[in-house]
Amino acid sequence: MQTFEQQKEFGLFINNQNKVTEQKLNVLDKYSLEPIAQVAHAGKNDVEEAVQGALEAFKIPLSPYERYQILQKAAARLREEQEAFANLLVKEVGKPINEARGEVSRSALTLEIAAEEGKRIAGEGVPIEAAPGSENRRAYTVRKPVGVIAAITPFNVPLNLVCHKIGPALASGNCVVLKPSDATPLVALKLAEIFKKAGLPSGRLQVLTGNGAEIGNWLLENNEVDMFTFTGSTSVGKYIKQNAGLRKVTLELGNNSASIVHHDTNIQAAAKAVAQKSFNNAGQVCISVQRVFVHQSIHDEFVQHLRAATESIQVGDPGKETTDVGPMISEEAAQRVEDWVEEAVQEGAKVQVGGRRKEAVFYPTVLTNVTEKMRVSYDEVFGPVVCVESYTEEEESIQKVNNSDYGLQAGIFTNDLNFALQAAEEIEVGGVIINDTPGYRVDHMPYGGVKNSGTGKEGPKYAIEEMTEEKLIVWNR
Ligand SMILES: NC(=O)C1=CN([C@@H]2O[C@H](COP(=O)(O)OP(=O)(O)OC[C@H]3O[C@@H](n4cnc5c(N)ncnc54)[C@H](O)[C@@H]3O)[C@@H](O)[C@H]2O)C=CC1
Ligand SMILES: O=C(O)[C@H](O)CS(=O)(=O)O
Repeated sequence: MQTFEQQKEFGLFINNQNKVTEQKLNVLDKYSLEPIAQVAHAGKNDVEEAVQGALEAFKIPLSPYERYQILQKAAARLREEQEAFANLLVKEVGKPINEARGEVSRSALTLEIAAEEGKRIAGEGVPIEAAPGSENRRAYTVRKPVGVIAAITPFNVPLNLVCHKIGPALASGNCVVLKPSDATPLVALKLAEIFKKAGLPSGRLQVLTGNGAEIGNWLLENNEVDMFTFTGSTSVGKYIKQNAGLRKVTLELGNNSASIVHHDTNIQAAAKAVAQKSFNNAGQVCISVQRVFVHQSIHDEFVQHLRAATESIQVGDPGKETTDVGPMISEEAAQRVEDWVEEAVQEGAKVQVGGRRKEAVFYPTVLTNVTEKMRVSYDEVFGPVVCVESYTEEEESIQKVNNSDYGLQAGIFTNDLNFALQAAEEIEVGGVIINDTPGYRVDHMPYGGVKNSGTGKEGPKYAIEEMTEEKLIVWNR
């Protein structure tokens, strides 16, 4: 029996079986750019078979405690196989090995949190008897799973962001048809095998690999799909929302995360934190620090510390323990970032460090003299680039942060409690991080944005609320 790592060809995961297809998709090692495996390319019939299998599975009861046990077993197996999963992330994403181990560890925690939250799903008592004429009635609500959930996920955190959808969906009694990114399908298929070994009944989790737009449309056309949960670009998210009809949709979309650095903070510590969260995962994180607004009195000192922190970053082979930043997801993605940086320089921006590319590697880049009219500032770079601008007044810094079509998370470094709480109140985002960067996230917190950053919240407790319907029951005694 071949191990997963020895396999070179993978089928669709439908009804706990592997189904090969004639058409196949190459999966590349993102550093060597060599093919490492082939996955199936789902057709319309495969999508229909997967949805039908999920629908049939949904009709077979699976108790909350059984769901809890399966999720806990899956989390435990994930921890046992941490190194194998981490090595797969190194190859599929180009994620440095230490960062990859961190993603596997967080993924197991996400499943464990979902398992626990699955035991706490409840409605509430409704004091309907308080209404005149309803003295003899009693009422309460219950939360019911929506049914078949289509989950579509991005390439950058392809294990934990899948767990953030599968975990709460299964915990709340739903069935999931997962479409992972066509750039990083293997880790999702490996996770599906973990769930099968953990005893997840056939059809509760289906994994379809192949072309996102094709599979997405076939899922949107299928009326047996009850909900869409999407993490990815704003453009695709808008398309899904526009075509989902009256079905539930949660969208975790793009961002151009901002950080305010005030004159009363520890400048070197802030610069180190900004460097870490501007360049981890090669900046391919939607809460990656992209815009930094520094008080004009400390601008030059901050830039000096940020340069030093950036220059100490080890760039190269993601398989090496010493590497901090590896390649981007593709040479095309790195080329795009290079073009945007060159455009900014032509418009007056100054490269303090970085600004160069080697194949799919784009070197961590700090830009100054940036304005909000430059694409590297107003659009989502989704790459290892951070833009520094200065401000004079506190209100001005808040206005600069809010001058964005996005609104996922923002950060502010200051010891001034009034300014911190004013910023927390006035910045238009889903989450404000005081004395750290917007890149802060732990897996049980509510996570989701406003404006073009999406709708709905993730974090197992909050995702479960999105993935269930509250039903009122009134009893006329
Ligand atoms: N808010 C959040 O939590 C996160 C947001 N993102 C966002 O994701 C983007 C980067 O990830 P990508 O994978 O490049 O995003 P993407 O939007 O290109 O693809 C995301 C997923 O959608 C699929 N897809 C593509 N076209 C589709 C269509 N027409 N219908 C249905 N599905 C389709 C893809 O195959 C993939 O599985 C960035 O914009 C980033 O901000 C990434 C991670 C987390
Ligand atoms: O937003 C993302 O890209 C990820 O959700 C950030 S994290 O979950 O990897 O912290």
